[in-house]
Amino acid sequence: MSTTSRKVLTLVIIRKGSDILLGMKKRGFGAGKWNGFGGKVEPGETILEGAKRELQEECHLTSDSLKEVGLLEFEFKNDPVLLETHVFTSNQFQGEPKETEEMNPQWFSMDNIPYQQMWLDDKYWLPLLIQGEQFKGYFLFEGHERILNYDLTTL
Ligand SMILES: Cc1cc(-c2ccco2)c2oc(N)nc2c1
Repeated sequence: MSTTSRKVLTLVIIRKGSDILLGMKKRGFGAGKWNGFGGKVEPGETILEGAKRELQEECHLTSDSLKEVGLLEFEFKNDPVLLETHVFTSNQFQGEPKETEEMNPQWFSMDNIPYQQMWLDDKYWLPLLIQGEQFKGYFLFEGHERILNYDLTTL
């Protein structure tokens, strides 16, 4: 019987008209991939507070209108930790995206999203976010470059 523990993560996708803001992860988990901004939720902060904090820390943007639009559960084969990832989005923000030690931010047109340099799950749920849907998904990875199975529903 595998004892699965959960780690709560956040993921923030900022939009501006027909563009979305992604960051190139420069080190650590997911390095070399474009992704939204996010990371671990710290003890004593809400998930929303954690999302806001990571956005500020990783690209110096502030948003007071982050809306949770998705819940993604990620597992890796033979790894007992389930990553419970809360996905937020907003098109209201203050500041200019700035490169940090963690992330190099860049605006992408929605019809030119670099899926080949992103986590393999993104091509399934990011189009739903862009269409304004809410979604819940589960992805079982084997390593970082293979999805063994997944399910994804719109809510
Ligand atoms: C396994 C996994 C983890 C993450 C993640 C979220 C926050 C930090 O890492 C992902 O982000 C995306 N887009 N796919 C992901 C798959």
